[in-house]
Amino acid sequence: MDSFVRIWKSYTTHIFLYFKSNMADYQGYIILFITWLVSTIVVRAILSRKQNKTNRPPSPQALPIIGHLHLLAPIPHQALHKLSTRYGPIMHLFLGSVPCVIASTPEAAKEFLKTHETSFSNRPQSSAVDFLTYGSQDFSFAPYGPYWKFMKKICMSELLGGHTLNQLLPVRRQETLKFLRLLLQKEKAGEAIDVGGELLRLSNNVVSRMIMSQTCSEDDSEAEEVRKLVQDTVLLTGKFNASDFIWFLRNWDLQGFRKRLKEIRDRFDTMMERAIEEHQEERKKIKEEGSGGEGQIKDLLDVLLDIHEHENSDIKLTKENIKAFILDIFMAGTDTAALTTEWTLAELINHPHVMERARQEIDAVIGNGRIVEESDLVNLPYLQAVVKETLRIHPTGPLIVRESSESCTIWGYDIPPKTQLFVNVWAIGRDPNHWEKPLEFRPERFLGEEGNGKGQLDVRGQHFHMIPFGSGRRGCPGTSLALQFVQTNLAAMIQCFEWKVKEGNETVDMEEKPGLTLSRAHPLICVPVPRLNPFPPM
Ligand code: HEM
Repeated sequence: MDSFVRIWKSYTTHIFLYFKSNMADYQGYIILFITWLVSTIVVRAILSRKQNKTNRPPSPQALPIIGHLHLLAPIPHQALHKLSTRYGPIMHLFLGSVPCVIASTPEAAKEFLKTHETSFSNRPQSSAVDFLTYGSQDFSFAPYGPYWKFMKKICMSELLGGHTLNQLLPVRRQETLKFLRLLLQKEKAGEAIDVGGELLRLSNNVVSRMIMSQTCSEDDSEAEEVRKLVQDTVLLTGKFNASDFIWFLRNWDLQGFRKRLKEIRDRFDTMMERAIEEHQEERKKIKEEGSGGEGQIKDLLDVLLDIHEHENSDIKLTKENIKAFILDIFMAGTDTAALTTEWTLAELINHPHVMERARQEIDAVIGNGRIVEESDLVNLPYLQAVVKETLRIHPTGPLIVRESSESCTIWGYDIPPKTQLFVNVWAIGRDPNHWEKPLEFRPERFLGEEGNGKGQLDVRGQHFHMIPFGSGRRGCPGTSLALQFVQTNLAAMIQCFEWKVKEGNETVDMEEKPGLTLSRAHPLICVPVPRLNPFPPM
């Protein structure tokens, strides 16, 4: 078999060389191309027949070249859910030439993410992410190993751990108040607001200030620039790129991705260079004054620059590592939290009795003399249940994506190394074997009032019935920040305003659109009507 593959490879190389030197001979080119394609398909079919002798999970019939790609339209997590009802909780697919395994129930997810966690602690690379992160120099896509562990430690001790989150509470509070003020202004001007757009602005400002102090949010044009960058990046990385899946297109860029990626990375690079320069100037000033910067809270960029400049650091951080890490946090942390808040408000508008109960709880605990704060959240169990119910039905990371680093056997099925894993979080939250009337929005199911054992269910990856933040060592490090952000801002929005949708519409539609994160197909446009003025005259 090996010598057969060697001969075919040399044949392929010769055809390409011939093609290169005879570009003008189109007819010859077409004949040669078809010969090459057919021979290649035959060789791959022979090889895959050999591979099929291993015990792979059930799989639908694949097409040549594209495998099962055509079955994922229009929205991959929905299409995979439908397929799993036919082929079972563990399925095998080929996306183009890439082998994949799909886990669609809590039991299957636990097998991959807990029992076989060590084999599935890597993430697959894509050409877009590789390019944007300066050749995969980031954290979210770094293979599990010493570099990832080092960055995870920094992430938890300097950005997303309890101590830093407490220190940065005033930043989040200021941004929430700024957001509420903006809602009031819009209402006074008689303007409707795009709820998702404004929430994205808010989450972006919070994350920018945590990472780089004021740098990105000081003036509106800079904040706008970061927001646009995050949006463009999420959009482009969520698009299907044929060269990631169709092996003979690997080095071709038929969809013109590279140009757009380069434009985004150049914009990001300019912004980061400017931020680094400003930070370095400030650090120099502090050194010269000899004040040591006492009393100042370091932002993440300062911490990363400390490590970059430290001669004896365990791991040497390059400037590219720093930039790529910051891009990761923007990408993972801003869109997801804003979208979750938007989906929750949409559900509340469609379920007025739930909105009323949440509001009564807030009024009873906080009264109408002040605005709800993060420290009130422990006393708002119904509000917490409302957010959990949203994360169950609308998980903003609908598919957890990992890759196997070694071969393993799960439920008797052979999973080879370099197999992509998709855990369908969206399907798990709607599994009728675990959730009574799964499509109904009923926060009460999390209050222990129904005797269903879901009262104590937490969302941090211990209970596989609901894993909106993933699970295990590669689970989401931003869970605490995300929950604080969503719950506090949602509570303030329903404490201070009634939410009216366009005249004539009592409800809002809940259609999804395709993408890396779970977005609404139609923006949520509302008029906020004040019910409590959060800024009474002094
Ligand atoms: C509601 C909001 C959020 C949701 C639903 C969410 C969900 C997720 C999910 C499903 C994963 C993959 C987990 C896995 O593979 O097991 C993840 C990873 C990650 N999230 Fe979040 N996330 C949210 C907010 C945040 C925030 C606010 C940040 C930071 C500011 C953040 C930073 C990250 C990072 C850095 C990773 C990659 C971790 C790694 O590869 O080790 N996320 N998130």
